[in-house]
Amino acid sequence: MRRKLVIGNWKMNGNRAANSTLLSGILAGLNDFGADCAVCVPAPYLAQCETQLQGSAVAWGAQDLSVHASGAYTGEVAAAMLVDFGCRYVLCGHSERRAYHHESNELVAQKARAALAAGLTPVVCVGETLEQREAGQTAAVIGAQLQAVLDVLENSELIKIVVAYEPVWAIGTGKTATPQIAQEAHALLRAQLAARDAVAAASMQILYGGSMKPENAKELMAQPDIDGGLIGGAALKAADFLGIIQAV
Ligand SMILES: O=C[C@H](O)COP(=O)(O)O
Repeated sequence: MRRKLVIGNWKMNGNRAANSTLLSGILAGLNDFGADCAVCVPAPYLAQCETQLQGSAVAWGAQDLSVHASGAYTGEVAAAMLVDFGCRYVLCGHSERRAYHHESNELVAQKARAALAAGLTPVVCVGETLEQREAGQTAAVIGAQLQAVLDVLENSELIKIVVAYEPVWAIGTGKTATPQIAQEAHALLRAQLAARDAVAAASMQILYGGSMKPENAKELMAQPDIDGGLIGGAALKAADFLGIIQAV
């Protein structure tokens, strides 16, 4: 049976004081709910996570990384630097990176590669826009996004990635995908992973993201191919984040 994973993506939110309160709240309320949990925070706060979360059940990670190992790439953060601060996870190809920073499927694939090479777990994000869904392109869009990453992975690396399905129309909109819609997309993604390696696909985590909150988490996570959540807004309040983990 696959273990559930709940990752909070803080996006560009937080400050030292608020983060400290949030992390303490999560640590105080965390019980053995049967799920793994992590927070992906803005890069300047990775040191704070390392200090506050070290030795706890909460892992931490970043929201993006460079494809380069080091050098003259002003403003970029290398995978090795994330490892230096104890990161386990890094988001690759979040829809906000794809939309606002024009990250292509190929670039996202290179980022996943760079993460794996450094020993990080890339959380590869895929998802269609509302226009694409309405045009009947969901399967083709998320299939191409995932395939670009699969194309650059060695067979043995498949098992080392996490996939997150985040329909763009559900992100930060309060409009959650119905459990059926989400399950349908997750099943497609798992079938695509299985076409590469059925054994690996059966044990890989596919997370759902898009307005997940304590009230809808249980039903979403009860779907056979939904193995957890990538949480935005609801990850900024300890009670909500814990409520989602508890729903597992
Ligand atoms: O990475 C998280 C997703 O973008 C979901 O964000 P949201 O929970 O605020 O809709």
